[in-house]
Amino acid sequence: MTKDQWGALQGELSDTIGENNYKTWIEPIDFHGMEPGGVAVFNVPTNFFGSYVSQNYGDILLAKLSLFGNEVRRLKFQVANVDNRPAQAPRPQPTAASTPAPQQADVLPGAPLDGRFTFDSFIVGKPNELAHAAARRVAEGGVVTFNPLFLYGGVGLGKTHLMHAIAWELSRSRPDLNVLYLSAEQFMYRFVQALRERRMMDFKELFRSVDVLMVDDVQFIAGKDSTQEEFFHTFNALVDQNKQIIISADRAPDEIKDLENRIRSRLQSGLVVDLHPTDYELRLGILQAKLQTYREQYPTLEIGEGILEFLAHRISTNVRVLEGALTRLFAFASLVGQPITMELTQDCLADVLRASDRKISIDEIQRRVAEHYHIRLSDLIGPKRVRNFARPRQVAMYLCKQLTARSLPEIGRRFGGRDHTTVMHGVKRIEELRSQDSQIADDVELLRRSLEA
Ligand SMILES: Nc1ncnc2c1ncn2[C@@H]1O[C@H](COP(=O)(O)OP(=O)(O)OP(=O)(O)O)[C@@H](O)[C@H]1O
Repeated sequence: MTKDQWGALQGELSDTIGENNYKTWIEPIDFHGMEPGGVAVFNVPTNFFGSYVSQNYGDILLAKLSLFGNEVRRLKFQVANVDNRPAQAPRPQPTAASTPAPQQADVLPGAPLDGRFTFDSFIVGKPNELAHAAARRVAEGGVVTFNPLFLYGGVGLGKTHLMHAIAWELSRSRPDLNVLYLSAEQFMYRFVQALRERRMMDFKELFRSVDVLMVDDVQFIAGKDSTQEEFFHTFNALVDQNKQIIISADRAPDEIKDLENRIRSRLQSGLVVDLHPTDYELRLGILQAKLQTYREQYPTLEIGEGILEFLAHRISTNVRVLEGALTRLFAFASLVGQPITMELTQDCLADVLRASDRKISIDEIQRRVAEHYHIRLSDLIGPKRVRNFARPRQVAMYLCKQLTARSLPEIGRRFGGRDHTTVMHGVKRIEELRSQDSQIADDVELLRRSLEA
């Protein structure tokens, strides 16, 4: 590609991404030239600027550049000489004061990284300490000791946060590494696009040239055969080269349905760590950290004693909901110009608090199921395998899986220390029976309704 071609392309980019984005992000960058291996080099005002353009517009740029043939395979952003910089480089959004400016000069286009999701802002507690320690280890970028790192846990428990934190940390400390973060959905999208455009070689080369690959929400590729196939090959090629892979999912590898066995076993072959549901201390820690940032944003706003503790007690669904509640509370209090009292909190967050009230616990499910089948709770949980106890036990396990965010191992623990495979078997059995046995189907439905009421 030549400078003239780049000039011609700029007008088109403005149409594609909108004039404002174009003026802010594309106009200030300068095509520097080509490097061997199909690398198009651009001068950018700052490292962060390059990273932002790469993460947000890299795909579009590559697609447009491919109009000039297969010559451009990768993008490289380098900080221009001071003389070349525009007088005022725009600040990328979103950023946080503590966001480390990534130093990477050679970045592969992936999904945008959230500037707030760093290790600094990640609060560590019992439920996530192992996942955090593993993420930290990987972020050191040293010798690959476990591959892949598989992080899993329920909604909003910090999987994406940890992955972004690894990416930020690596881009700061190991700018020589090519780090690629994307969701499994984006992986599929790119794969399909490459197929359509007959650019599979480029696709393969791109993915095989990364040093660290992070794929978020891998459960998405379950049931999508050709994407799984390609993912498997990418995975193997990188592992063979001893390149680090980090995967996240909303459940453990053996709980992801419609995943090929060879992929499942590959995913299990490294370190599998579970982000447990939050406990009170972790929730309080997260709220206290958030409060610090709100104090800066709303310096005059007062918050009453015990409010954070109240929220940490009452909102135990997930961290996203917890953060959202605090955000709403501060916004509301500042709008009405009142201090945050208990009364205002209950008023402002009535819906969130009500929703949390309805949270169903394993204890409650066990109690209701035992009542329903007229058996003792100790028999429901205990070791006896007679049918009269085993079937209700399976129903209870099934309901725990459906109605709570608990993982299979945890459910197993709460049923007299049973193994998670026993729980999985029980859940499957009830799933099957529901379509064959109307009595079971009715029981399950009745119990579900009464628990959710
Ligand atoms: N330990 C933590 N410390 C600080 N913030 C946290 C922590 N855990 C989660 N969060 C925050 O909670 C929100 C949700 O986290 P995140 O998006 O990482 O969840 P997730 O596990 O990827 O969920 P999903 O399955 O919905 O994608 C984010 O704003 C994140 O910063």
